[in-house]
Amino acid sequence: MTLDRPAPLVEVHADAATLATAVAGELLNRIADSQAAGHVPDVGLTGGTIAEAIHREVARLADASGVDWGAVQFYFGDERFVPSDSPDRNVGQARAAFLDEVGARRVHAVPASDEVATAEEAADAYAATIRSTGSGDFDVLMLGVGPDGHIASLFPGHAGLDAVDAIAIGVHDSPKPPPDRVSLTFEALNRAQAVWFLVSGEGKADAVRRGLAELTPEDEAGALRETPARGVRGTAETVWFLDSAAASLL
Ligand SMILES: O=C(O)[C@H](O)[C@@H](O)[C@H](O)[C@H](O)COP(=O)(O)O
Repeated sequence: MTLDRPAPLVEVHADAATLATAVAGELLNRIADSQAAGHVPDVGLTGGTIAEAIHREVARLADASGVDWGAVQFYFGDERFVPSDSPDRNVGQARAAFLDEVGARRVHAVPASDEVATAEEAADAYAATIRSTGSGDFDVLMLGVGPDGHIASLFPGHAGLDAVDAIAIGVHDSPKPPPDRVSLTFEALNRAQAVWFLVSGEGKADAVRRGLAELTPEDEAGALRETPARGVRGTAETVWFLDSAAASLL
């Protein structure tokens, strides 16, 4: 499903701090350029450690960016199905790191476990939000990558990898706590125009190696079950933003 798309590009930075600054700057430029062309860009955010560092850099660089924070929409590639005030919520972390500070007004959160009864209900409601508020073709979709090659909440060997005809799904027994989550599906993730993988640290080097290994039609199905990051490419662009430690096996 992604072999006919532009091949992934790789951009390596010395360390996590310079990686975060570079991605934050590129994101602000993309948003500003999209707005200058008269669009309201849709941006997909991710949870995770390097994403947090990037978010804080966005806040630091925002004033000089010229971005109109009322004319950009934010979504999440996945979310933890926990109470809305839980520190585990990706939206809460993103709000604290930059969304509230810059005054982002169009933030589309996945319903929390104190708002709907099940992760499946949250997934259905979130899918309806995506359909009603945006194109679903994210201008930029950022994805952290786990040491096992997971992206969003699509984990190796899990049933969610096989979801079809769905924008978002409920995920249970996640190997990364908390266990209950909501995730966009491969179908939804692959509608993005630009997919940016954000990867930092030695512990991710093997996942990066596997994620960037040559995709052949024969192994596409099997390979992405083992390393879900292999299953996502942007329609126009895919970039692996790495620090040197994460790139050390390339
Ligand atoms: O909700 C989540 O947990 C994230 O969306 C998840 O996909 C994360 O991006 C990766 O696990 C990388 O996380 P780290 O950068 O903290 O390793």
